[in-house]
Amino acid sequence: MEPGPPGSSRPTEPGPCLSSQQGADQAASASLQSAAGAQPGRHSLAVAAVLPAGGCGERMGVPTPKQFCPILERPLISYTLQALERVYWIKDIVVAVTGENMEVMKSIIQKYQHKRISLVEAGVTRHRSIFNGLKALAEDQLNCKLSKPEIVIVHDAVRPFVEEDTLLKVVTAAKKHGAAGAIRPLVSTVISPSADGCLDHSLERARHRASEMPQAFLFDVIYEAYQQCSDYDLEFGTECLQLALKYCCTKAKLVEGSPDLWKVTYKRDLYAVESIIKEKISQEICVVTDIEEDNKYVSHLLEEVLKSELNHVKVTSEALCHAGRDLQQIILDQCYNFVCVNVMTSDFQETQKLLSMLEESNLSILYPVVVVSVHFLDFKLVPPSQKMESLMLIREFAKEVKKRNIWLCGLLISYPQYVCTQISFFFSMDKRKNFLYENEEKHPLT
Ligand SMILES: Nc1ccn([C@@H]2O[C@H](COP(=O)(O)OP(=O)(O)OP(=O)(O)O)[C@@H](O)[C@H]2O)c(=O)n1
Ligand SMILES: O=P(O)(O)OC[C@@H](O)[C@@H](O)[C@@H](O)CO
Repeated sequence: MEPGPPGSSRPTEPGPCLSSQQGADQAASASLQSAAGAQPGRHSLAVAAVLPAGGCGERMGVPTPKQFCPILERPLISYTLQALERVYWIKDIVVAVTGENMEVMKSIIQKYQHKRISLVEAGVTRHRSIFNGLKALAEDQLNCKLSKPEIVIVHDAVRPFVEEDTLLKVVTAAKKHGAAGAIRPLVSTVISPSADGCLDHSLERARHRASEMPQAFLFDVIYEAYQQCSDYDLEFGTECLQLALKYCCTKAKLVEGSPDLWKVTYKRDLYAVESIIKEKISQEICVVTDIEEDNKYVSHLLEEVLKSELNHVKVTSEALCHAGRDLQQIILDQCYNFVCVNVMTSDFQETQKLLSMLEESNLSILYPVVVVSVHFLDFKLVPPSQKMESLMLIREFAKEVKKRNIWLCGLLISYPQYVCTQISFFFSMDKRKNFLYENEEKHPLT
């Protein structure tokens, strides 16, 4: 299976472009073409992005600059790059990082297979970092493989949840107005303190908005603004839209953004990002069985139980013996959670077959993949302790696949005929936890 490059175009969800998504991409392309005023057959807008990523994250209060802080063992900036890479009509992505972080950034690009990325040296302020990115695009530098775009997107590297439709809106608005930026309603009221530290006045919250990212500009407008920019503004400014207004008399069009556009600034924001990502990759479970298609009773039963227990989670089931297009497509569709039900075999061959498919797909490069290997045992035939020992092999096996971001655990369901069910659940990752609990009901699987 062709590994899905991390940046394949698919807004909001990770992974390669799907046939249904291609339709949306074509719609986006049509929108860009109309925004460009392009005649049929002519190319659409040339769009590039500049990502300032040269800060030290002082407010985060940790030694690692926040753009490199891990979320599910992957640096925050990689999620932002993935979000932009999914948008196929962004031709180049220029990232401004400090010299000391250049090698770290290069290793992230290599490990997560990011494409279309160019690196420039960051400046001592955010505006200077953005300016350095613009210079790289302006063909000011020798041997630079970048070309000057018509439209440039500016997006903070610490805003991972940017979606294609928001990018399309700001780019389309920038083509028409010269500049555009995402905004969000204010959560707190803005007040102005007096010199003695008391309230001077408060602003009417409903009449004001928070300026967020992404922003987009006609390249010539924002590049001219930065070239004219005073040292004071370069040093202390925080608003690119203001530079376009002040130095190029260009009034930016304001575009309502989605709630997830917020900037990661404080430590609590990292926990919020992790929760959102976990929620995104937990939307689907695939039950894979080692039995023939015609008696998939077990998997359908498990599928129904999971559907009833887990609201809003899509549950599918496939027979591993037919490890053809259907299962391949489920993997390509970015399912990250698999329950491998071993009814006919008591060893790991079938689970290993699934794991091989997952490793070939490169699915786990971007997000952890969870595989639960389920095994059944009639303990009248084989005492659980003997079976448990053989299953403990899974621990070594799991340590191996964990290196490739696949989290494997095992579930042994041992049962006599029609009496009771013991479910021994063991973790096979780096620590073994073995607990048994009795369930007096007749196990539905017997
Ligand atoms: N000299 C700088 C400062 C900031 N940034 C980038 O601008 C974005 C938004 O800035 P901010 O949230 O202020 O980041 P930091 O400056 O790192 O945060 P702090 O102010 O808490 O130090 C971040 O992606 C940051 O890496 C940059 O490229 N160059
Ligand atoms: O870097 P700071 O945290 O000071 O501010 C950055 C933000 O101001 C900026 O990302 C948006 O407000 C849009 O300009």
